[in-house]
Amino acid sequence: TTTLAFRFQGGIIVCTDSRATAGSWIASQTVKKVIPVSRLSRGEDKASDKPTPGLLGTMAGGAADCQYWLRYLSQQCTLHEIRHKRRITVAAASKILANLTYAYKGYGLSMGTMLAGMTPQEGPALYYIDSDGTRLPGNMFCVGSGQTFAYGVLDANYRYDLSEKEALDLGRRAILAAMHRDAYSGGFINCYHVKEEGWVHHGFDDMNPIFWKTKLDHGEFSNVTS
Ligand SMILES: CC1=C(C(=O)N[C@H](C)C(=O)N[C@@H](Cc2c[nH]c3ccccc23)C(=O)N[C@@H](CC2CCCCC2)C(=O)[C@H](C)CO)Cc2ccccc21
Repeated sequence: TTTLAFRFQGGIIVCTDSRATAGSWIASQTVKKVIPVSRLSRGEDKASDKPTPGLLGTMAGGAADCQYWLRYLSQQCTLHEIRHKRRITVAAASKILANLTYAYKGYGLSMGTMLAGMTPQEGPALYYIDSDGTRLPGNMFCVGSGQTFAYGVLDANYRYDLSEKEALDLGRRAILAAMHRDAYSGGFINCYHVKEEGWVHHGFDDMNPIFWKTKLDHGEFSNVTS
């Protein structure tokens, strides 16, 4: 798995791959590793340009652990919104999950997640939470078996003042680098943009056409002979 998220002038970009593995077996190439945390997602979240209010969570590590505990978090966020009549902050949502993983520390959970959202109280907020009980606010995280490949691309090209298009292209290019080199990452590039009004899904695109287009248009991956 490769998941990444970074803050920039236009909000937060969240990108992941879509592969699930079982040892060296590829269990799936079409997994959704980004899920809306508040407001349990109802039906298909087709790529659209209308923002959906709420937070996004990313998943890396044990599939069952991630899917179960992020669904639990979503239910807790919905309860919070019912009790307090306002959307939960990213700080509070990430604290619910971090307190949970800390309580289970040593039990063998394996999760590396990020929570991304924009609230009036915080502006664009990004947190990393994992099964050790670590909870970190930050501007950029890459999580999963392909994280080091993604960091290489982001660290070399990131600027806070990227335009929305540049930021989306950078997120996709970082995931592409990881999918190319990490055997445990692959499938489709899943890309979201989180802004004031909520998150916008920017596509679930097959990496192959993007790889060859990048090679032809930008002359990259020149070590690969077609
Ligand atoms: C290991 C395993 C199975 C298994 O656990 N598979 C599920 C899909 C799973 O959790 N896979 C993880 C990798 C993994 C397996 N066991 C683990 C124990 C601890 C930590 C990780 C793992 C995965 O794809 N993880 C994805 C993210 C997932 C994908 C599915 C949606 C939720 C997020 C990744 O992190 C990358 C593919 C790198 O592992 C099933 C199976 C059958 C026969 C023999 C072995 C197995």
